[in-house]
Amino acid sequence: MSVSIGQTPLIRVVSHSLHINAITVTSPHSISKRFPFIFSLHRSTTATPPPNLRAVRRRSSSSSSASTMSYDRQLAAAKKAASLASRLCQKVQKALLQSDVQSKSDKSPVTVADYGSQALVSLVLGKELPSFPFSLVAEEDSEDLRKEESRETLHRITELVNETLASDGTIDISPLSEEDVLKAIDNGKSEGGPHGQHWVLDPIDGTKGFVRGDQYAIALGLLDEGKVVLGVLACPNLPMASDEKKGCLFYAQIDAGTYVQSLDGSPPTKVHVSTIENPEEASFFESYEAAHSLHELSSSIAKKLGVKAPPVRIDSQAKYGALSRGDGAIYLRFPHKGYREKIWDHAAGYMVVAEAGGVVTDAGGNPLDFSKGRYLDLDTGIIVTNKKLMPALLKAVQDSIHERSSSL
Ligand SMILES: Nc1ncnc2c1ncn2[C@@H]1O[C@H](COP(=O)(O)O)[C@@H](OP(=O)(O)O)[C@H]1O
Ligand SMILES: [Mg+2]
Ligand SMILES: [Mg+2]
Ligand SMILES: [Mg+2]
Repeated sequence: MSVSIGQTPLIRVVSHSLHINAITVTSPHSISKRFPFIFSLHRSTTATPPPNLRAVRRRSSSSSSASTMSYDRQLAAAKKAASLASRLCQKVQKALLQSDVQSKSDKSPVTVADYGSQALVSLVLGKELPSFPFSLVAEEDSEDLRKEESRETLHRITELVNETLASDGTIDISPLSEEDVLKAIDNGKSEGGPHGQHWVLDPIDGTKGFVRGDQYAIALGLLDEGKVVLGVLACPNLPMASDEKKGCLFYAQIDAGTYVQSLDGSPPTKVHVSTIENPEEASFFESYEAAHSLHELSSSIAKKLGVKAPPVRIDSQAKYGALSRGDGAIYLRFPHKGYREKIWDHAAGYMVVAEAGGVVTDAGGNPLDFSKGRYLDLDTGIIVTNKKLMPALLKAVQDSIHERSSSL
């Protein structure tokens, strides 16, 4: 079966589940209610974009007196970098060849687009912010790419990066060599930490979704003295709610709200998380990949809360973006035992949701601490919702975890 809007088939039924541009749910029930971001106007208000040079509060963990500081210049550079990277990724996803997929030592798929995106973001930030100290904590490194068997891949990545820069035309970098690209990728080796400013980059979050042709995100955050102060999420396959056009750019700066605009540059719209207070009306997001999050635990939490809708499974931090504009009310993430979450999988998404009025904590109700280096130190999992629903959600999470551990 397929359902179309215009020429674009949006839904196809795949083995008893609905598959909507990467979103799989378990039963064909009230599609328009469950996917407001595709089928109807979302709950956001149009607003003027934040003025340039607006002073925002900067919270410093090392000083009790808060100073005022704007991150407008970093935000503009981050938006430009993420938009360009998403152009590169879209090109690769369209023509994704099996040879573009490599296996890193941890066996996760990594594509030419992951490397190309990281190189581009690193180069664009450096070029746009020459007077700022540069430190980047990013997922990929060049070790595998420097091997003899990766010669062709490196050539392809260098070509893609050069083509993307040339297509933009505003960044004055003469054609880059393969070594320039390797160096740009390795600029992401910073350890982050509680002092100074550090960019935090996931060049493609949701690589598995990307390879499947589904959702993914380019996620870029900025830490200042251990706190996230801005976040940009480019989600090339997520439809803009109002007109079903695909390609969203979410961005947020501390104390300045969250905005979304289309990746091709529509005026920004201010967004807010869902105001639902009754869990029966809430829907929840979780990873598409069962290996990334315990689906049975989410389902027991949802049952306890009285959530009626089945889970919306979607790859990447597009979940945080969708939540920030009220597409769903809850995001549950419970990695299998022993998995350590990385800061680049959450920094940008956290900021986008927090500035849209949402709350992000670990399963113990503690705020996420991005100051500890490349990893997050967590109690069990990550939960996200609005302020009204959080107390009931936290109780359901803790009860379910307790029941699960006593039954193991
Ligand atoms: N076993 C595991 N448990 C939890 N998360 C995992 C995991 N293996 C990989 N991941 C992380 O899950 C991210 C994708 O999240 P999601 O499931 O929300 O799409 C991956 O990001 P990358 O795709 O950037 O590697 C990866 O960092
Ligand atoms: Mg990865
Ligand atoms: Mg990731
Ligand atoms: Mg990644």
